[in-house]
Amino acid sequence: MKKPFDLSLYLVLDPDLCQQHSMVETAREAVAGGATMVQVRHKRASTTERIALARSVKEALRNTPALVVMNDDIEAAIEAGVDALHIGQRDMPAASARARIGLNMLLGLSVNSESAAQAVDPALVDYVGVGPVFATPTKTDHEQPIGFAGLTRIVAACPVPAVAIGGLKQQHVSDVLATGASGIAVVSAICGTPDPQQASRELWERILASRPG
Ligand SMILES: Cc1ncc(COP(=O)(O)OP(=O)(O)O)c(N)n1
Ligand SMILES: Cc1nc(C(=O)O)sc1CCOP(=O)(O)O
Ligand SMILES: [Mg+2]
Repeated sequence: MKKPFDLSLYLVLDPDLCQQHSMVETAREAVAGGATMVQVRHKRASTTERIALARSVKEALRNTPALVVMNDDIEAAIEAGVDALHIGQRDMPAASARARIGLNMLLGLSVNSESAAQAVDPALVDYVGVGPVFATPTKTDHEQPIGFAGLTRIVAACPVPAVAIGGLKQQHVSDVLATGASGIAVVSAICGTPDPQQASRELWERILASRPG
């Protein structure tokens, strides 16, 4: 069975930023502060290394509701038994990914335009990552930034829930949620900060304060 998922505060791990606090420690602290999803994203690692890392993150988050996502690497996702796989438009077709991961793993897809959003098949894809909202040094090969106006249009065109990503910090939380996005995905707003739990908690508090009711 696919797990229910909550995109509210989606942490994407970065090995370069997580040097003082390791990726596993950052994941643990961020979830203690409110993070709901944690993506293992390590571009330079081998599949074997990604499997080991994902297993360690899973173990660290075992008694929490947070879900573990593997970026790009379908073999590692399957072998580590993570909750979700995240792919980009150029990684592989969503239909191929779904055929490999089966029906019990969630599938996330990156989207940067209204046409890509309209092309999302909700029978294959569970959520989209929409961005970059702003230019960011964390991903040097990112697409053209979309801003909040672009985010609003793309989210409206998506048939599945969306999480915004790219250059997002605490002060952007209310604007992000006002676009209709279900959550905010961050790397450097948590990874590499002196206190990842505190950084996560401050984001989480802004999410709660931005929600109606
Ligand atoms: C939540 C989320 N959204 C977007 C991305 C970017 O994925 P992709 O376009 O495949 O780029 P890389 O991350 O693989 O460099 C993401 N990873 N997570
Ligand atoms: C992993 C990733 N994907 C992006 C996209 O636009 O698809 S932007 C990005 C990096 C986001 O890092 P930060 O929160 O430090 O800006
Ligand atoms: Mg990718």
